[in-house]
Amino acid sequence: MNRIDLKFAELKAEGKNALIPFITAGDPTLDHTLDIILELEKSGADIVELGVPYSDPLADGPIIQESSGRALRGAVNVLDVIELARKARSAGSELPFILFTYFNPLLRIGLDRVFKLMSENEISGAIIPDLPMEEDSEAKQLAEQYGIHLIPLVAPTSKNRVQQIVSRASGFIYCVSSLGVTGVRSEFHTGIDEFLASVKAATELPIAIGFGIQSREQVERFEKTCDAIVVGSAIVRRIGEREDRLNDESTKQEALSEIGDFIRELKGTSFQPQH
Ligand SMILES: O=P(O)(O)OC[C@@H](O)[C@@H](O)c1c[nH]c2ccccc12
Repeated sequence: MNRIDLKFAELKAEGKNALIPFITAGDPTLDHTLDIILELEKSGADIVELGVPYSDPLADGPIIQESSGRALRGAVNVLDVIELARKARSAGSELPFILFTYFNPLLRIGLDRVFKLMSENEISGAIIPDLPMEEDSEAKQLAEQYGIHLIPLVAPTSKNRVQQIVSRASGFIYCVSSLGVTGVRSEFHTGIDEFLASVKAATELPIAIGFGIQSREQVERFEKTCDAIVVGSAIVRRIGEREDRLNDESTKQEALSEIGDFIRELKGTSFQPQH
């Protein structure tokens, strides 16, 4: 059982869904990301996807591409993000972390070395969007060896591959809500509910949905059929909009609190009556 399994078991017992923010590590700097991680946790995030910035984020829309550009000013790499997870743990974070990275940066370091480092620094999962099931046997074997969940993505177009993908998965299944790249949307793939029902029927694992989710209303739309909701671009946009205020000590905390407010809004806890 790693932190992801424990978190889902805990939430299931409470009849709650997981909110999984995605943020780009190093946007605007690694120190800021540490502060943002702690603010996300304080505000109700259940699991956090830490994105390794990449020069060619082919699955990402403009918001995350710009975020990667900001982070790459500081030349942030996979090892920095693994170190960041360790720092967050040392700062008292209990969050399960998922390393979100394209495949090349892992190959450059060496798969065995990077999975070992992830395990040693208590990263519980990895999402590698450009590593299809047909090519993931070495990564899968290493992930299992080091107790890391290699979380697969399934899309409405995955149709007849869903059974194969979920039968070898662990952790949870990441269902993308629509085709194309990441980024806020007002509508989702037609037939998304049937797709989610088909994935749910094919696995005992929790299922998460992501792509385009930006409001409490959209979270509520999926809470009944999914165990977890992933929100990336809507959070990343808010971070980018607050870069100057995050960089100024006199306004940093206020900017962080506003990001926390958005998490509470997504969780539907922002209107808790004042005790
Ligand atoms: O940004 P969105 O539309 O909220 O979607 C989540 C997404 O950011 C995150 O899970 C992610 C970032 N980059 C990706 C590439 C492929 C799949 C998923 C992702």
